[in-house]
Amino acid sequence: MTKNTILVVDDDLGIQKQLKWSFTDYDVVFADDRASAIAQLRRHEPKVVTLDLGLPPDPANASEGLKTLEEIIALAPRTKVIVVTGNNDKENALRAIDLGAYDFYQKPIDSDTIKLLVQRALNLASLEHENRVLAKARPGMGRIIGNSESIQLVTRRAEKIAGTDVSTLLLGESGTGKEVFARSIHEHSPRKEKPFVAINCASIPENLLESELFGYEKGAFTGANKTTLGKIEMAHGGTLFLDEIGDMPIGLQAKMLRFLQERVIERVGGRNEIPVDIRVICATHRDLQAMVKEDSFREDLYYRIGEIPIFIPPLRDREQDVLLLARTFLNQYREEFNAKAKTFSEGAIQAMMAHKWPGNIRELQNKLKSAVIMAESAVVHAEDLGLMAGNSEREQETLNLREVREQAESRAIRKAYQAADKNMSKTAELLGVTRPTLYSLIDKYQMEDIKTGV
Ligand SMILES: Nc1ncnc2c1ncn2[C@@H]1O[C@H](COP(=O)(O)OP(=O)(O)OP(=O)(O)O)[C@@H](O)[C@H]1O
Repeated sequence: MTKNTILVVDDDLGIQKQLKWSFTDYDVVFADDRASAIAQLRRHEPKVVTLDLGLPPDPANASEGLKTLEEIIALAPRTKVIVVTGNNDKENALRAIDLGAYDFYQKPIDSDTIKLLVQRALNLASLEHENRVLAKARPGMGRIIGNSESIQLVTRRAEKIAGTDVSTLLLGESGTGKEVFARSIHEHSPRKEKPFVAINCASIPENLLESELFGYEKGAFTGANKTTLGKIEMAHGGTLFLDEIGDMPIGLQAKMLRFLQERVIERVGGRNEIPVDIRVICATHRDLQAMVKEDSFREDLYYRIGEIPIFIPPLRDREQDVLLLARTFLNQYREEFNAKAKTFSEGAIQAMMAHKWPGNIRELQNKLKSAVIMAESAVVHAEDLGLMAGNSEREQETLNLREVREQAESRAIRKAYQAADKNMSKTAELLGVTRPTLYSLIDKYQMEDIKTGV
């Protein structure tokens, strides 16, 4: 495997040496002023740069460093730049974040901590890169952000059925992205130039749902002043997305089934059979099989709509997707609200990874939106997100070596646990420790989710 290249911009030879020894896992290239930094950037295109803000000709002042940062961001905006500032120079650190730096680090340099920061930045850079490559390869599915194995499997499944007309049933908890998937399937299908019409069966009163779906003729009922098309007809040629199909009243289920079998509709109060050509995608967070058993959902309709079911995984089962999505939403809301928030503290990242996200992506969006609007500085902390930073989680500024090590340990455990598919023996093996040691570490760091096997 080729090593990642990182660029260290620092005019202190001692520090260059120290970092060279710290970053043995990477190809390290150096620069000692603005011009050489830019030359190295062009030549090596590093994903991560560490940049000392105190550069010649005026090393006591951060201005040359900030200028260098601006040039790097203008030339290669995706580069993750970690700025290194003088002790207690928080003001310039925040200015740098404001200009687009990924993170900051205050001197004196501690090898373990900076290694962690670089590792995290590289990890994020490759997650983002992978996601861009995947999105490019699947134009219609591009709106689905996520690299995790579980979401990729589902995306491939969706992609395969997109070109066909089979009825698809999207299953998954609320906020997992069922509607996003439905739209992506439509956009990836031969029907993409035709309408995509969505209707939520749970949000329309029972007595109105029929005319919403099938339309009505003038005079069909009091108030029916003119003939009106229903959603089914509006979707002609395209795709109809029936969200919360489990909430469709049983009487209407019969009429829906008839339409799906015969592909003709009759408007309410109408006598003519009108042929309609649509593809139907349904979604629900309910357990339709259980509803079939207790007779609240028709079995024949269940089989008709669910020729191919797709289960969208909850966010907590999507590995590091939460970080990728969080970054995307942070950037999006920052622009939308012209806000200050630019990056996450270490504590915020740990807290997001540990949180179970019962409301899934929608919950993540809500938490981020309020954090971005409320944030007073460029760095979003766990508390801004309404999440508690746990005992093993600390905020950015801590340089305490013991805490840094503990944090690295807990992160490695989480990574190994995911890589080992939640198998404890394999996790222990990957980490090079015995099972009892692993259990005691899990206890020490209070990793409840791993303890209970969630
Ligand atoms: N993979 C994704 N990438 C980016 N944004 C996403 C993704 N999946 C979902 N979202 C966003 O998350 C929010 C919830 O998605 P969506 O409405 O599709 O979920 P849902 O499962 O249909 O929810 P519900 O069952 O509550 O209707 C939306 O704002 C959507 O834009």
